[in-house]
Amino acid sequence: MNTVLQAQGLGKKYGRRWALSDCTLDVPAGRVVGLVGPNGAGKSTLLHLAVGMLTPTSGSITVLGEPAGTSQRAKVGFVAQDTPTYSRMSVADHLRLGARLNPDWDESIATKRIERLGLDLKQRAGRLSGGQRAQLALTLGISKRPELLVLDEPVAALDPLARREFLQDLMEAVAEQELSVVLSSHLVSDVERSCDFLIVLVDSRVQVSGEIETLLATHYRISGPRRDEKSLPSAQHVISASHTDRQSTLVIRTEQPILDPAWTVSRLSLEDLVLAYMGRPSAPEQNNHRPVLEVQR
Ligand SMILES: Nc1ncnc2c1ncn2[C@@H]1O[C@H](COP(=O)(O)OP(=O)(O)OP(=O)(O)O)[C@@H](O)[C@H]1O
Repeated sequence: MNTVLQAQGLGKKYGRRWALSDCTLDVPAGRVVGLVGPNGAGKSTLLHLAVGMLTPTSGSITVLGEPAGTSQRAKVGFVAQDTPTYSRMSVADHLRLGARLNPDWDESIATKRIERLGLDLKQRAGRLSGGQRAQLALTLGISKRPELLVLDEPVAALDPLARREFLQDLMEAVAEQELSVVLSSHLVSDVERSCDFLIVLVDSRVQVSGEIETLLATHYRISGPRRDEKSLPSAQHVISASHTDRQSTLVIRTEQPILDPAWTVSRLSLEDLVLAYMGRPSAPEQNNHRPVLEVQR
């Protein structure tokens, strides 16, 4: 697998507190990757390490084959959680700054986007709405023609319509430019709409990572008479389980058909799948630096 981002035993400490610890993951190239996980999982910390805004306390992170934050910075675009713009600078000033700072800046992408969005070049960024600021930040990110675009919850503050437009614009940029994207979000519906690859991060650990289509085709909810999980065939990996006195309901991952007629089998939505993995313990005892599911295979 060609990777755009690779972390190995990566950690970041603030004072005595680890914001991210022993994180190991691979992000494949040419994908739109959705990074999801609960509050405090370490997503923002990971993304800031990836773009070189933070330096690791331990472990390593490489981006486009080089240590994060080195010479590849021009090839990485970043839209941070609070879609940072300079409030006193106009839209045109932002574009000029982008052109000055980025050797591969594409003026025609920038001006076409701003025109299409209907933004006034003379307007100060501080006077734009949250959605317009997010779109300006995305324009800056895209126009530098990055190989990797990193977006940290870029749509969190936007209304549903602005969110949809932002993600549509992102998809268009992905289709037009050869671009890998890593996007963190709490909104699984947005991830489902815009991403083709999913990584679920809990307590710094990758709980699952894979193509969304494949993940949806290999996960099931099964329910039936109460059963000990250990009695399941070895090809059926239990992701989550709940039991009543009489009934068991499990989320399992398997590539094999489920033949046992005692089970009622249904497919999972992406949200159910994410929730099943978010509810798992983060398995700190598996200190072998591989995602949990790769261990189980
Ligand atoms: N500057 C900081 N100083 C101290 N602790 C921090 C700092 N930034 C993050 N942390 C802590 O590190 C942990 C991971 O935070 P991070 O923001 O990376 O999580 P996240 O997965 O992005 O969360 P969210 O989904 O809420 O944005 C949290 O416990 C947070 O409190």
